[in-house]
Amino acid sequence: MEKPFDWSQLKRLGKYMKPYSKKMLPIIIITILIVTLSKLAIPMLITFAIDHAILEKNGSLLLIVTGTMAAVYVIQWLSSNYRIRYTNDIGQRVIYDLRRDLFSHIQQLSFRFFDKRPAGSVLVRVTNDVNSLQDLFTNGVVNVLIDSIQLLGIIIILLSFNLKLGLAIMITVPLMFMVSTTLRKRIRRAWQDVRMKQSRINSHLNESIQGIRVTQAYTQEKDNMNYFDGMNKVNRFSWNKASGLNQSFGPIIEITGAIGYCILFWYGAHLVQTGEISIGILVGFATYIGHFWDPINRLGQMYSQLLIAMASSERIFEFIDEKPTVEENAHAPKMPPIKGNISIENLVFEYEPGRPALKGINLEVQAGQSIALVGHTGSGKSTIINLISRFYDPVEGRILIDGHPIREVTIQSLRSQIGIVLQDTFIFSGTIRDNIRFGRLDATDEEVELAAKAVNADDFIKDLVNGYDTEVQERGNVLSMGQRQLISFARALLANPRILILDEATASIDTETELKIQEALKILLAGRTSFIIAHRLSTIRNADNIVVLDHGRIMEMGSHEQLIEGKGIYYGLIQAQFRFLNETG
Ligand SMILES: Nc1ncnc2c1ncn2[C@@H]1O[C@H](COP(=O)(O)OP(=O)(O)OP(=O)(O)O)[C@@H](O)[C@H]1O
Repeated sequence: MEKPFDWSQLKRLGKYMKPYSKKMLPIIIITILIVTLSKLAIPMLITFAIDHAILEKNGSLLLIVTGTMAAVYVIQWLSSNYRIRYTNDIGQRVIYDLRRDLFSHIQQLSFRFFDKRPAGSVLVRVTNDVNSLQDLFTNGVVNVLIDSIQLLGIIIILLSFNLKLGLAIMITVPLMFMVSTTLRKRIRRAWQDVRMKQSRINSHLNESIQGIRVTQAYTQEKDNMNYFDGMNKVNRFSWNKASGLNQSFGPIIEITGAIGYCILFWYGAHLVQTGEISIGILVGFATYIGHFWDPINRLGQMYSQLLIAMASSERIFEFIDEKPTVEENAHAPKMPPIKGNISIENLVFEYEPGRPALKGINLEVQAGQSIALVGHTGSGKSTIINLISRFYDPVEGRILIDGHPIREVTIQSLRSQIGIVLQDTFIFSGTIRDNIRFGRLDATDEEVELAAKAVNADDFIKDLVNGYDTEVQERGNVLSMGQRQLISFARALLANPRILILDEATASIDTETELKIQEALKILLAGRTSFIIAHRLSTIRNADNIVVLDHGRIMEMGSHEQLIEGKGIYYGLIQAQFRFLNETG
C-alpha cells in the first residue's frame, strides 16, 4: 500500500540542513532567483525584438536586444554554476551527517537488534536508503523551487500580456495536471514493484554468495540457478511493464500540450487580426508555453521522488530511533581496574519471552581461575558469556565483578577489560598486522609482533608472502582455521584483558597446530580469570573448575577427577566423546 505524504519526515530531514542553512541557503536562494528570472526574461526580449526592432526595421535596437540576450544567457550560466556547486555541497554534507549518525547509532545497538534482522537489510539502509535521499537534497528540493517560481512567473506574464488569451490557454493546465498525476501514480507503483523484485534478487544473491561453498558441496548449483532464473524472469517482466508505462507518459503529455498550442494559434491569430495583440506577443506566448509544460511535468515527477525519499527516511529514522536494549545509567561510574573475582547470582535469561535459556545460575569465580563451560548444544554456555560481557541483560539475577554489579558501570569500561575470542574468528580485510592490532589500536609494531610470538603465530606469519603486511580479505579466507585462531589469540593477548572469554573452535585441526594452540592458550590464560566454552578434553582437563550445564541449569561442578568419580552427566559426556573418537578413529 502506498502511504500518503508524511510531512513529519520532511521536517525531521530539514533539521539536518539547519547547520548549513545560514551560510549557504541565502546564496542558493539568490542564484535560484537569478536563474529563474533570466529564464523568464528571454521570451520577453524576443517579444520586444519582434515588435520594436524587427517589424520596425530598427537595426541598432536589434543589436542592443541581441547583446542583452547574450548577457542574460551568461548571467544564467554563471548563477546556474554556482547554484549547482552549492546545492551539491549542502546535499553531500547532509548525506554525510545522516550516514554518520546512522552508522554510529547502529554500532551502539544491542545484540537483540541484530538477532531480529538479517545483515543484508541493515546494509541496505545504510547504503540504498541514504543514497535515495541524496537526489532529494542535491536536486529535488531546489528543482521544486525553480519550477514553482518559473511556473508562477509564466502565469503572471501571460495574464499580463493578455488576460483572455492567458486564461484560454490555462484551461489545459488542470487537464495536464490530472493526466500527469494519474499516470505518474501508476508508473510509481510499477517501479515500486520492480524495486521489490530487485531487492529479492539482491538478498538471494547475497545469500548464494555467502553460502556458495555449501551449495557446491551439495551440488545444488542447478536448483539454485533455476530458482534465481525464476526471480530474474519476474524481474524482467515487471521492468518491461514499468518502462512501457513510462514511455507512454511523454506522448500523452505532448498531446495535452498540443491542445494548448491549438488554442493559442486559433484564438491568438484571431486576437492578432482584431489588433488586440501584436505578433511579438503571439510569439512570446508560444515561447512561454514551451517552458510551461516542463515544470508541470517535473513537479509531478518530483512528487513521486519525494514519496520514495520519505519512505527511505522513515526506514532510516526507524533505526536511529531504536534504543539499545542494553542501557547504561546516565551517571554510571567507570569500572575500576578489574582484579577478576566474579559472582553470578541467580541468573535467569530468555531470548524470547517464555523460553528461558538460563534458569537460575549461581557461580563464584576467584580472580585468575579458569572455568570450562561444558554441556550439550543449546544448554546455555554462550548465553552465560553473552551476559558477562553485557551483550544482553538478565531477566533476573545479577553479575558482580570485584563486587561491582556490571549493570551499574559504563559498558565501555567493562568491555574494554574483557577479551573475547569467538569460535568464528572474524578477520577483517586489511593486513595481518592490522588484524592483530585490532586488540589495542595504539600498540606499536614491536608489541604486535611480540604478541604474535607469544602465541606461536610468528612462524607462519613470517612465511606469508609479505609477512605481517600480507593483505587478508574479509573473513580471512586465505588463512586456515588454526591460523585464524592463533591470530585472534594474539589480538586478545595484545588487548591484555583481565577477564578472557573464549569459545573454543570445534573443527578438528592437525595435531601440530593443536599443540601450538594449546601452548598459546596457556600463555593467553595465565593470570586472568577466564571462561572457556571448551570442546577439547585437553582444555577441559586444564581448567580449575568445570561447570556442566544442561537446559539452562548448572548440573555439576568441580575438577575433572571429581566429576569423573561422580559418574554423572560429565562422565557420560566424556564417555560419549571417547566412544566417538574410537569409532571414527
Ligand atoms: N539469538 C537468539 N535468539 C533466540 N534464541 C536463542 C538465541 N541464541 C540462543 N538461543 C537459544 O537459547 C538457548 C541456549 O543457547 P546457547 O547459545 O547459550 O547454547 P550453547 O550451550 O552455547 O550451544 P552451542 O554449544 O550449540 O553453542 C538455546 O535453546 C538456543 O536456541
